Amino acid sequence: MQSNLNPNPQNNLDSTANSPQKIAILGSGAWGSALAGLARYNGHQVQVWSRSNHSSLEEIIADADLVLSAVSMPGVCPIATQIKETKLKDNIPIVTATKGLDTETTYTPSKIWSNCCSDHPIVVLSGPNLSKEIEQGLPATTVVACQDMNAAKIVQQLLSSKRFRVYTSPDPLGTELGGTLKNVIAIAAGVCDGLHLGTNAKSGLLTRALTEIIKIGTHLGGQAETFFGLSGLGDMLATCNSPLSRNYRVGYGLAQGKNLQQVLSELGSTAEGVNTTNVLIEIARREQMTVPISWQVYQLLNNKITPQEAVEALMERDLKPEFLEGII
Ligand SMILES: NC(=O)c1ccc[n+]([C@@H]2O[C@H](COP(=O)([O-])OP(=O)(O)OC[C@H]3O[C@@H](n4cnc5c(N)ncnc54)[C@H](O)[C@@H]3O)[C@@H](O)[C@H]2O)c1
Ligand SMILES: O=P(O)(O)OC[C@H](O)CO
Repeated sequence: MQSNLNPNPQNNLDSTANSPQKIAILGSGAWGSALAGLARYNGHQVQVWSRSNHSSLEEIIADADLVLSAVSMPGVCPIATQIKETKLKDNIPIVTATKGLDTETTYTPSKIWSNCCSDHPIVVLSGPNLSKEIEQGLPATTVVACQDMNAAKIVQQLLSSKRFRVYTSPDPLGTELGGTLKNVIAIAAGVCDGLHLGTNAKSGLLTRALTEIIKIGTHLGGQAETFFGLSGLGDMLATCNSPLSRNYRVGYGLAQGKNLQQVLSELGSTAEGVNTTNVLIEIARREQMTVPISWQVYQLLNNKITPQEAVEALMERDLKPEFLEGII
């Protein structure tokens, strides 16, 4: 499954490091548009597809050297299924940049893409990447992860620039789960700040949340060290500390006494953490895992408790050692 692109060109980070390629970006929302900007900055020929534009998906991907999907979770399964029936160039990498879980199957986006396009390497792109900062040209880092390291290196070379430093990883599942699960925690962090609980509380919340993410993420097959990297801790710090994060704003709004519908309609954009929380609790029930912070977020989103009651519930849990054997 070798791609024709060279994974090891000279390590030159100006925008001519790689010969221009044709890149098809699926999704013209905040993230698709920011990624299109990064690809154009590197001189690539970029075509963006969205369900509302006039070109067909087939036309846009037909001669692409790379397909990069940045649609929100509800779009992944229908689009991957459509692409399954479409002719792509042989062996080109498909990059998935969605951070969510499928409601029907509980699958991650990369699993859906792998099931539909098994002849292509599936590369996960995830990291601390608030799109508004990237649109402003501020420096950012990310991870591209694939079991086929050749494919990860190709994507690294295509997208790296002076403003976007791309690392490779051999752990696509861990990379993807870090970016997905932190959205649940970002809602909790927004609640914490919205209630003005202070820096001690926020530090405690994020540290315990990392343990919770590692517990679930490794149980589902991710590698522990991945969750300490950019796509895990790195993305959690970005998302849990920035009002640019939509998930953080959901929690902040709930803490101000707004209801979920009101918060989401004011947001007018995707907050994957809401759906991810519901799917995560389904997974936790199935796997018989305790996920205390995510459980409180679930109760809050489903209108079972108030933000204050969620805090009390977490503070009054049974006392125990910080680290239980076998978790980290
Ligand atoms: N915005 C960011 O800062 C950012 C950064 C990294 C990752 N992400 C992730 O990228 C994904 C997209 O986020 P966004 O910020 O671009 O959201 P957005 O709401 O701005 O855009 C969502 C895009 O998905 C498309 N879409 C949704 N459902 C679809 C369907 N059924 N069929 C076809 N297309 C569909 C929409 O048309 C739109 O183009 C999310 O999973 C998000 O977590 C976002
Ligand atoms: O706006 P959010 O909360 O979807 O966060 C965006 C990115 O995931 C940050 O890396």
